[in-house]
Amino acid sequence: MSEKKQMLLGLGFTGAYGANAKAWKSEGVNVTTYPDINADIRYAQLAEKGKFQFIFVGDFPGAIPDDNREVPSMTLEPIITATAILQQTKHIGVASTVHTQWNNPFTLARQFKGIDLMSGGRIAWNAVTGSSPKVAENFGVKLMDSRSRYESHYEFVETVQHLWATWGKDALKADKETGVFADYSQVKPVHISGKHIQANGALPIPPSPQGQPVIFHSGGSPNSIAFAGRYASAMIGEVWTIEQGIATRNALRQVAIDAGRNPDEIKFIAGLMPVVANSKREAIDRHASFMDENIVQQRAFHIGMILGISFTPEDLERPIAPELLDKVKIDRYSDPRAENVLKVAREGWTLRDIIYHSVIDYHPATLGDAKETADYLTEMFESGAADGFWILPDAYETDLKRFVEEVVPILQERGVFHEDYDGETLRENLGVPYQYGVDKRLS
Ligand SMILES: Cc1cc2nc3c(=O)[nH]c(=O)nc-3n(C[C@H](O)[C@H](O)[C@H](O)COP(=O)(O)O)c2cc1C
Repeated sequence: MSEKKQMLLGLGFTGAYGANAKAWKSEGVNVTTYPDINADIRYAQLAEKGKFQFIFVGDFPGAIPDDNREVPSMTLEPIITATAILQQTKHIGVASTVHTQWNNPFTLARQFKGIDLMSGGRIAWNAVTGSSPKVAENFGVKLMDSRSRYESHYEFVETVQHLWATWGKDALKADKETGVFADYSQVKPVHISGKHIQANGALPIPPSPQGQPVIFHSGGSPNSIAFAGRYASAMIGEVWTIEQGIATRNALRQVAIDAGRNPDEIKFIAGLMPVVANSKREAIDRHASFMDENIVQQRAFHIGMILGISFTPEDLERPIAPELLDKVKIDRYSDPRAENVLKVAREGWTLRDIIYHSVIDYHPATLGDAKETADYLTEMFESGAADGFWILPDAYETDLKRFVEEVVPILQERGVFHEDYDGETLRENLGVPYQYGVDKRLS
């Protein structure tokens, strides 16, 4: 194990064929794999080959795209996906999203604890409230206001953690000689009577090798940071600059300190959409093949808004005049992507190519050879802007392979990413402590 601090890597499972909604049309992708769990297993095994610590399975259940050229996002179902993957892998962990607003703590606690045992301690629960009114409708409920959402979220998560520890650490005896199967005096039912959550009962499942599942959270709002810094071991986020990453990570760490935790117990995971090719031009052209003309138009308009420039259709095919760029003012109220838009524009690309750089997207993108992506990750990590990254390849079949085969070895060579898994459990591989039950420091 290296003494040097090393980054974590996770694979974002946010689409059936890749992070890009157009991945299904891409060359090298077998279009018949929707919705085939064996394809997910294959991608997970590839990420494991690349020594990724985890897979993040996002979820907006039931959301249907507006555009009939797009595949519904997300996997079959996060718990089913995790179970199938963990049965067919040995080291990688899976962080699956389940919302607290319309699910039941007992069912969730039971499912995740069961998977944790089954996998030898490799599951995490990505605990989010659920913030989409459309998703709420699928469950026949109305979205709560933000304050109630988080109030009930805290109660839900604490109830789950209590349930995870109702079966005492040494309760299981299974002793044929004494005839004692279990010491039921060590099984302590929970009695929770919260404002939103009530629970009376016990979950008779012993600890897994990591004690209990890891808690993740995905988000970036002040509410998200306040929750994750207190309860989570990792926060899946989105940041566009080193400064934004440092500020988010520090805020998260400060919440952890205020709660009496060691700040190293919470890992900030930033997103990246890497496009690895033999050259920058090739990467730009590849990424462009995933972008319809209507997206190009929308993004041209968006870039115009950010820079305060109004573009004509002809402007798409020429660079933005340097005198116009010199007049652009960026301040703390600007879109966080503004700095990168300006940086790429100053390199002299046409407006179309600026758009193909994905300067306006869900996450930053790196386009070029493997070193370009490795440099970005190394710089972000070494500046303290993230503890790790969740990687969003356009198409899993092709782009993930290049990342694993070309970027990972560079990071390992530099000593900023591990050569192999250090531990057996997800907690060990994330570098967060064993936990069983609620964290005593938080009560
Ligand atoms: C990077 C990132 C990933 C997210 N993933 C999910 C997800 O998979 N499912 C979901 O329902 N919400 C997801 N969210 C939404 C957040 O959990 C959160 O609800 C949202 O950012 C709104 O903030 P609020 O809850 O404070 O209103 C994600 C947010 C971010 C920034």
